[in-house]
Amino acid sequence: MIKVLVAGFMGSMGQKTVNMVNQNPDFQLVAGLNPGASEINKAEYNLADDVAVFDQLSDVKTDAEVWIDFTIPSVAFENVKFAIENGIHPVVGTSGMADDQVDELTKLAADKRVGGLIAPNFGLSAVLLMKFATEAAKYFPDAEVIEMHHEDKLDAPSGTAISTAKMIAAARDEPTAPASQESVTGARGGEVDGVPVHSVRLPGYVAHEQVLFGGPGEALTIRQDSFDRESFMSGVKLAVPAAAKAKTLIIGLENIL
Ligand SMILES: NC(=O)C1=CN([C@@H]2O[C@H](COP(=O)(O)OP(=O)(O)OC[C@H]3O[C@@H](n4cnc5c(N)ncnc54)[C@H](OP(=O)(O)O)[C@@H]3O)[C@@H](O)[C@H]2O)C=CC1
Ligand SMILES: O=C(O)C1=N[C@H](C(=O)O)C[C@H](O)C1
Repeated sequence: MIKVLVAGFMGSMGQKTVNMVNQNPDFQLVAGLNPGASEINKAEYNLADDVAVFDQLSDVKTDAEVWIDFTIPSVAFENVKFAIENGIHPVVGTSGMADDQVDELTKLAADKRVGGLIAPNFGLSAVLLMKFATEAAKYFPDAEVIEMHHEDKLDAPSGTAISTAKMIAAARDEPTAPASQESVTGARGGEVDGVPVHSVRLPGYVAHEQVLFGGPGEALTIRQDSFDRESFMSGVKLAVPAAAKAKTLIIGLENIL
């Protein structure tokens, strides 16, 4: 039985995670962290009476072994640092952490021998999209990423789009330099390692990504769609036992599949 804390348990992903943990006989939900947690009726958030809830990081006292984090970009680093320093193995879905923060956490995890997993995307379709895009980039160096998300998403571009662009950049030869100039700022999107990335935020969308490759007289488009946040839960379920025994910080779900 692996004891689990869910940070951000009152949010969309947090609630999916609470339900996944409750339904899994190998996991036990022992704690939750979210601003306002002490004011809630626990049953409304699918928590048993004995689950400890905390409003802020400095209040957390727990015997949890795994810390699942689906919070907001500005707090994820401090949360994960706290978890590792307290011997709790992190499973991190929260996007928006900077590269130097991930590097610092990787070093801390190795020093403390408290490993875990950070995954830009826990959905199988997105993991496969990144794999296929990396392969295609060897043959089609000219590529652009378009990601589409719900209107409440705080960060842009998405963590998945950043990872996809980095993987494409690492796998490809020199791309063709595009000739176009922007007459409207932002028209060509942002750039991650030289790969243009475009972020769409619209009601009705959940989480979607397309990679467009162009070559002489032909094009290849790879697309994935998460229509429901349930699509991330099989990845989180796999990550919990993997994180619990990890001695280093693993980046990317593909490295435990
Ligand atoms: N890796 C993956 O596969 C996926 C990653 N994500 C990422 O997960 C994150 C959460 O997404 P989502 O659930 O949709 O967002 P939500 O806004 O629905 O949930 C975020 C939750 O975190 C809470 N929160 C804010 N500050 C803190 C804090 N200091 N400590 C603990 N909890 C806090 C929020 O509370 P309040 O509302 O009171 O601020 C809210 O309940 C995002 O970064 C998103 O990009 C999402 C889907 C899949
Ligand atoms: O905010 C979301 O919803 C998602 N965030 C992650 C990201 O930034 O890539 C994963 C997925 O796209 C859903």
